[in-house]
Amino acid sequence: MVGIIMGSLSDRKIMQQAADALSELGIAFEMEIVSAHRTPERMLEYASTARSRGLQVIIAGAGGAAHLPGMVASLTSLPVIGVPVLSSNSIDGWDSVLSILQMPSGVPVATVALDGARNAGILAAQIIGATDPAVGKRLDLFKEGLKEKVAVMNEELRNHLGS
Ligand SMILES: Nc1c(C(=O)O)ncn1[C@@H]1O[C@H](COP(=O)(O)O)[C@@H](O)[C@H]1O
Repeated sequence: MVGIIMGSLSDRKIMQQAADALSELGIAFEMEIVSAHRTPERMLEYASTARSRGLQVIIAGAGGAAHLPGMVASLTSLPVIGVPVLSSNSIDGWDSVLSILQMPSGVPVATVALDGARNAGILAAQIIGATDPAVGKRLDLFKEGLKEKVAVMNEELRNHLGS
């Protein structure tokens, strides 16, 4: 249902967080290494067959000169979420962010924060949940969980201030 791709195995630790979020929300995904620079033919094949293979959203993570998300977005009309990765060849992360963020008009990539793969997974679920009531319900429960966590934090803060 969701395709997670990344430019290198070195992105895996970050991109796993997107997979974990999708697993928590009960959404199927596939994970693969595809690089615009190193495997351009593979990228073309992946993006141009994504819809016919049943994918609904693509999450693409890359670092440095991060052209993968934008190039994939140019090849498919599926929504693409870009994850800028702070990689070993990245100067300070801004290169990855700006490579993904500053897309030309007509070819959007929904860019999350630097290393923000978890949010990419949640956003992919929200895109699917817009039309899938079962996923929407799981997301509502997830949001309730966030509120409960803040309530617990406030409880801890009060205990700390009181002691
Ligand atoms: N930005 C891209 C693309 C691409 O955009 O096609 N392919 C690989 N990379 C990135 O290069 C970084 C270093 O990769 P290596 O660790 O393999 O040298 C990774 O963060 C990868 O996403």
